[in-house]
Amino acid sequence: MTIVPVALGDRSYDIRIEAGLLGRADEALAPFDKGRRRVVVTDRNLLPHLATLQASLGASEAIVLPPGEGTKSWEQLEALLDRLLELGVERGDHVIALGGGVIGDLVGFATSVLKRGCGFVQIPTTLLAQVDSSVGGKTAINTRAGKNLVGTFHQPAAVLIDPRVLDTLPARDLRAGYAEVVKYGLIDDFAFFEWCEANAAALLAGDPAAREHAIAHSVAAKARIVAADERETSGMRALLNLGHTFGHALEAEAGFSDRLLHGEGVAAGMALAFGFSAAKGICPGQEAERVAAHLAAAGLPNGLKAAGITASGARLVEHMLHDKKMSGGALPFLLARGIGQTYLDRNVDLGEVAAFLDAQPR
Ligand SMILES: NC(=O)c1ccc[n+]([C@@H]2O[C@H](COP(=O)([O-])OP(=O)(O)OC[C@H]3O[C@@H](n4cnc5c(N)ncnc54)[C@H](O)[C@@H]3O)[C@@H](O)[C@H]2O)c1
Ligand SMILES: O=C(O)C(=O)C[C@@H](O)[C@H](O)[C@H](O)COP(=O)(O)O
Ligand SMILES: [Zn+2]
Repeated sequence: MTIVPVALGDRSYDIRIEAGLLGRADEALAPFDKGRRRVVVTDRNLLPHLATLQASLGASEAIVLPPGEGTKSWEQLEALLDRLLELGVERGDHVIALGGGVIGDLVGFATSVLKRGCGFVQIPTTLLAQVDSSVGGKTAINTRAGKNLVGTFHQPAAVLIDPRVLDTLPARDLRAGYAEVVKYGLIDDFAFFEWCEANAAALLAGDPAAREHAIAHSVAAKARIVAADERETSGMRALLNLGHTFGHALEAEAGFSDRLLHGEGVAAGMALAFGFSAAKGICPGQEAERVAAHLAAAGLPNGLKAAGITASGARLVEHMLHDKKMSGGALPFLLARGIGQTYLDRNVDLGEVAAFLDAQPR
């Protein structure tokens, strides 16, 4: 068993990683929820894992939502809040998010506003959620204007990670989650990027040791960054947005649908961020090519063409103007001086970004 603490003063919590933990959730939750009521929220693809969890918890109510990015919506938020109110959930109760980043982001948001804030626990079931979205307290839904534009910071009371649940995850979702794993190497950890190059194939083939190392290393990296800058005010947490300004624009262009999963958009976005850095002469060209080659080897899109996006640079930049990092009319960008050397550049000319995107193969 591995425990990674997230140090946030009175909002601190532990991330517990252990094969088979889902079936022992009752024992894992008992120390801090002190017998309060538990309501599980999940999606339709997770019914077998819901059964395992419920067997451990004893009789606990469950709310089952439709799967997919479309569930991060006003309609589903309203329906979930109404249901939690009907069930009489109290502030001290724990709503358990059993699922991927979609369920985690929606349940996190709903519990942050339900009765002005009630407890929630993350039990992430995708690689993406186990290495990224279940940690750090960002919650959100998508709106007509774009990705994650309405949300809150609301930390979970605990994160329980059972790597074995990934055995049932479709290969495409596993690969998409891998994009957020390799992101930690690209941000500030060259040695981890080298580990990824050597171990991605084993990880994606389901090797338990590679899987557990990737999860533990990733959440430790995220916990360190979140503890230093919980609300993305110093520029530190913004590093976790590497590839996301491009990626969210591609996701918007794909209509937040399974045409392009979040992790796939991030993979293409990271390749574009490195490609743009290289085009500006900030990053050596071979390093940008090395990043693109690794993403392709992992079965991920590494540019507009591979992501199936044909929109013009101007149109993609239009989407970017909704980015939450916008400040004083300018958009800071995550660029890289090399692999493991990402930084926030506040002087990027959006015309240059549009021209760079127009020059990319379609
Ligand atoms: N809050 C954050 O910090 C943060 C970080 C990264 C991503 N996100 C958000 O996370 C979302 C993407 O999350 P995701 O990639 O987990 O997608 P997801 O939640 O849509 O899950 C992907 C698919 O896998 C299915 N699934 C989940 N676990 C399964 C399992 N164990 N076995 C079989 N099927 C399973 C789901 O039903 C779904 O169809 C995006 O909305 C993104 O914006 C949030
Ligand atoms: O936790 C963070 O901070 C991140 O940026 C992690 C990202 O992987 C995640 O996709 C996040 O939701 C993006 O944040 P946003 O603020 O751009 O919505
Ligand atoms: Zn992300």
